[in-house]
This record gives sequence, structure tokens and C-alpha cells, in this order.
Amino acid sequence: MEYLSKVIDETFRNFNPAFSIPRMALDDININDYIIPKGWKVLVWTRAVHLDPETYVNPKDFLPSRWDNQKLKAGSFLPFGAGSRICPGADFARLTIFIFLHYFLLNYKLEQINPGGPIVYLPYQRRADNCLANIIKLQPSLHLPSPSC
Ligand code: HEM
Repeated sequence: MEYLSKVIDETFRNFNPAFSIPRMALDDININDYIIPKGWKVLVWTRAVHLDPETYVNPKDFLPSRWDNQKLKAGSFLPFGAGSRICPGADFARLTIFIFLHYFLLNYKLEQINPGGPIVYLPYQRRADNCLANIIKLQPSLHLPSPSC
């Protein structure tokens, strides 16, 4: 269970569903000597944040174990945004994904159709065939109640 949580965070880091977070400057603002004039709109490019090698060693590698002792600076992990507009559904979304994956992985086996196939990098890193796979239902396990319960 602890490991699954790391798999989910690593998936969000690599394949963030929200590719950017929009904001508007309410005043003229200076960020690293760039002036953003009042009223201008800005996109926080989460992919660049999540693949920053200064925060994440070998950022393109899918490594759930990187979350074992990961100490994050504020703003370096933004799958649900940040600040006062942070996604209010974050905990619900994470819990739903967690429960789904838990039962899915216990009860189904995935067989990749093109293992080792080519990888594409835009708009995010993924197998060119989107990891096409056969999904095989396993024998009923002790983890689910039988229909007679
Ligand atoms: C994997 C699932 C989800 C992802 C990746 C996601 C991501 C995000 C992101 C990046 C934002 C913008 C935050 C910001 O501007 O700082 C956002 C806003 C929002 N999300 Fe989600 N979200 C998810 C699921 C959900 C769910 C399940 C709900 C509701 C049950 C939800 C409701 C909202 C709402 C209402 C906002 C607007 C908040 C505001 O502007 O004040 N989201 N979400």
C-alpha cells in the first residue's frame, strides 16, 4: 500500500494530467528580473517543474522509490496546482485512484502487446502505442467477497 502511493505520485510526476496551471498577475511583478505586467496571464508549465533534474535525479526515469526520502521544495510537485486555488478534489482523486489500482492489480494481469516498443516524448513521455496491453482477469481471489456474501 505504501509503495502504491509512491507509484501514484511518480505517475503524476511523469504524466501529469494538468500540463499547465494558469494564473494572472494582479500587479506588476518581478520574478528573477523578468517583469510580468499587471493583467498578463502566465502558465506554470508543470512538465518542466516535474522534470527538473535539480529536484528529481534522472527525471525521465519512472522510479517510485525516489519518493522514499524525497524532500521537496515548495512548488516542485504540482499535480493538483498550488496556493489558494489548489484542486479541492485532490484527496478524493488520489483515494479513488488508489482503491481502483489496488483491486485492479489484485484481480487482473496486464500483458503488454509491444514490450520494448518506441517511446515518444511529447506532449509527455509515453510508449508510442500508449502501452497497448491485453487485460486478463485472474481467478477470483480472497480479496473480493464472493457473490453469495
Ligand atoms: C487526477 C485527478 C485530478 C487532477 C490531476 C486535478 C488537477 C487540478 C488542477 C491542476 C487544478 C488547478 C489548481 C490551481 O490552479 O492551482 C484543479 C482545480 C480544480 N479541481 Fe481538480 N484535479 C483532479 C480531480 C478533481 C476532482 C475529482 C474534483 C472534484 C470532485 C476536482 C475539482 C476541482 C475544482 C473545483 C478546481 C478549481 C479550484 C479553484 O479554482 O479554486 N478536481 N484540479
